[in-house]
Parts: sequence; structure tokens; C-alpha cells
Amino acid sequence: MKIKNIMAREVLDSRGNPTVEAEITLEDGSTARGISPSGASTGEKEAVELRDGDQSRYQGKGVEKAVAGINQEVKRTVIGSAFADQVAFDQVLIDLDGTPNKARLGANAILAASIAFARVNAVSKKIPLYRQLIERDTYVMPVPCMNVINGGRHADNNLDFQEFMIAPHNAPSFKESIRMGEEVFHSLRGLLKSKGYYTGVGDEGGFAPNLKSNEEAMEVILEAIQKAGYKPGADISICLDPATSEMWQDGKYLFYKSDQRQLSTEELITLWDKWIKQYPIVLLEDGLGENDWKGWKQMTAALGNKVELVGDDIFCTNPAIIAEGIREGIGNSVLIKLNQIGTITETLEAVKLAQANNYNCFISHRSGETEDTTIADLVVATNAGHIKTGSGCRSERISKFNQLLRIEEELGAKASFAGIKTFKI
Ligand SMILES: O=C(O)[C@@H](CO)OP(=O)(O)O
Ligand SMILES: [Mg+2]
Repeated sequence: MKIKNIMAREVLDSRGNPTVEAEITLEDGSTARGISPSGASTGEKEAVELRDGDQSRYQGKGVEKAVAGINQEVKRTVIGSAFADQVAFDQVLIDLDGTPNKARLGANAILAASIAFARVNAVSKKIPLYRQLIERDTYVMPVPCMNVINGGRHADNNLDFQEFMIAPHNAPSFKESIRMGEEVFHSLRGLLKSKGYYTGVGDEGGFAPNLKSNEEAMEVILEAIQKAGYKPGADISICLDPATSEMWQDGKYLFYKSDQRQLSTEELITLWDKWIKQYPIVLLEDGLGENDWKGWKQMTAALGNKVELVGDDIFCTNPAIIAEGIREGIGNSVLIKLNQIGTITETLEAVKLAQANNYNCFISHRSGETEDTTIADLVVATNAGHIKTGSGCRSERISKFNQLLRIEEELGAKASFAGIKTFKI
């Protein structure tokens, strides 16, 4: 089917920053949109966003240049053409950009167009997006890893570690697991309030209380799980993303917010080992920083058979870096973020590579999100079994949960719930 029109516009993300929305219309009249998310704790090797740098609009964060790239160059190239598949379309965008990190047209522009193309084909074929991405007979519904306490770069006031997540895995379905997660979220609100803490939320919809230590965050979450009537570990486990690249300075990990101390790589691995023994942790993302490859090898040797070790900043959803990580024995799971690499095709390539090498894939949102729910379909399409897309409130996060509820209902007997076995433990 030929592309009749493609256009882009500047819209806003959940932090009130501009981002790119692309819209494609096919000759059969089908129309669909895609919107790029945006990160705060970004990996150094991520594909880059194109921002205007013109201080008169949004303090330089405007995306009019990225929008213009779609409205002019990309439009001239793709209009009136038919593309055999997603790979063919994305390759045109990659070639047109011509840089290794999508800096010229911008990964924010390229991803929005790539998503719009996937969606418009689903619309044209009258099939759901997850089936457009990967056609299967049966699909796996993910465990929602809900970020209930926000710290690090996602909250100004409190903890060093960025994300404290609950994983309600002892459930028969996604619908029941999200209910369990929400019950704990509300129980946590009550508990924080009763302890005199502030219950406002951070960027990803988790609470951002002024807790005194990272340990206190763990304790209060465990208490909230119990108060909601569940057993920590048996019903609901903990996942962490301390985002330690943000703490890495001169070869040490600097605790810059709640605790005033610094740890060596070895000391931080020892801390994780202690935490894994002490708390029901099933997943640790970015337990060490992106430039600490040697440390990652040590950590994988020490903890790789006890907990899922997810690489976010270290892999940047980049198939070439993931391949190197697999060769080097780094981690046992890959965080998957569409805008770290910039196209649907390369994202699916990253997933395929990881899964073929017995690595898990943990599908993820960004801290700056929108109403675009592509990652909900992506986690189902890839049978990745777990997703992180924030917490129990804020619609840009809930929209993904709601889409998963719709997908589960639509799949009926063709869907099974991932449960605890999805984690590499
Ligand atoms: O570190 C992360 O995993 C993400 C998403 O939770 O944060 P950001 O989008 O800010 O990189
Ligand atoms: Mg991360």
C-alpha cells in the first residue's frame, strides 16, 4: 500500500517538554500516529534526540527542526512509495539520516515515523498492533513491574536509587496482577501518610517521599505489600533500577542524595548481594554503571544466578553493544526502550538477539512519556513477559496498563500470564 501522506507536529510529553508526533496516511485512507517518549537518565550511547537549541522556545528544547525533517525530507522520499515491510521503511529512514546515532534527523523524529508506519499498517490490515509487530498463535501477558517509589533523577527531593518496583506475579492473569499492584499502591499511600510522609508522586507516578534511606524505601514497600494482604516474595516481589550510571564518578559510586557516602564497585556488589539475601528482589537493573564493564562482569559472575541482571544504560537497546555484552558475559537481561535505538526494526532485532542467546528482555517506557501505548503491544508481541511502565497513577503510564487489559481480553484463551517464571532467578 502506497503512502499518501506523512506529516509531523510538535506535541508535549508528560514532563511538559516538546516531543515529536508523526502521522501517516495510506492510499486506502488508513491513518495512524506515533509519538516519541524522552528519557532523563539517558545512556551515553543512546540514539540522540534532535532539539532546536533555540532559547526563545522551550529553553532550547523545542523539536521544530525534527518536525521539519519529517515534513520535508522524509515526506519527499516516502510519499507515493509502497514499502514491503517495516524493515524496508525503517531502512529508508536510517539511510536518509546517515549518522550512526540518528543525530541528523533525530531519533525522536525517526521513531515517531517508525511507530506511525507500524500502526497504519495494522489499521489497514484491520489487525491489532501486537500482531502487526509479530504474528503468533499464542501470546504471553506480562508481569507489570510497577515503580511505586521514585528517586534519583526522577524526583528532586529524596533517594539515590531511582526506581523501587513491585512485581505482582502470583496471579492468574494480567488483570488480576494489576489489581494486586494497585491495591499495594493504595496501601503504600496510606502507610506513607500515617508515617507523616508526603504522598505526591514523581515522574513515573510512584510516590516520592522524603525517606531517610534506600533501606527505608524497601521496608515501607514490604510493609505495604503485607498490609494489602499479600506475601512478599510468594505473591509480590521487588524489582530495582538504582540507575547507578548517574552515581558513577571517578571510578566510585557517589550517593549524592539520601546518604552521603561513596562505594567502590566491589562494595556496591556486596551491597546488592546483601539486599538480595535480605529482601525478595527478583530483578536488578543497572546495578552498576554503563562505563563499569569490568564491574558488570564481576557482578554477573557473583549474582547472575540469583537475580535477573538487566542492562539499560550499558546496552542502550543497541544490537551491536548487546552482542558484545553477550560475548563478555555481561548481565542476563536487556532493557528494551524504543527510542534508545530509534526504530521498530532495530528494537525487534535487539529483542531477537537477546532471546536467541537466552537473555531476557524487559520492555520499558521512558520517564518522559505520552499517551502512545506502543510498548504495551510490543511486550505482548515479543512474549517478553515483563514490562515497566510506571506506577498506579498518571495517565501516560496507566494508558499502557489499560491497553494490556484490552489485549488480554481480546486474546482470551490465546493469552497466558507470565508469572514468576518470567524472571531469571
Ligand atoms: O532509567 C530508566 O530505566 C528509565 C525509565 O524508567 O528512565 P529514563 O527514561 O529517565 O532513562
Ligand atoms: Mg534504567
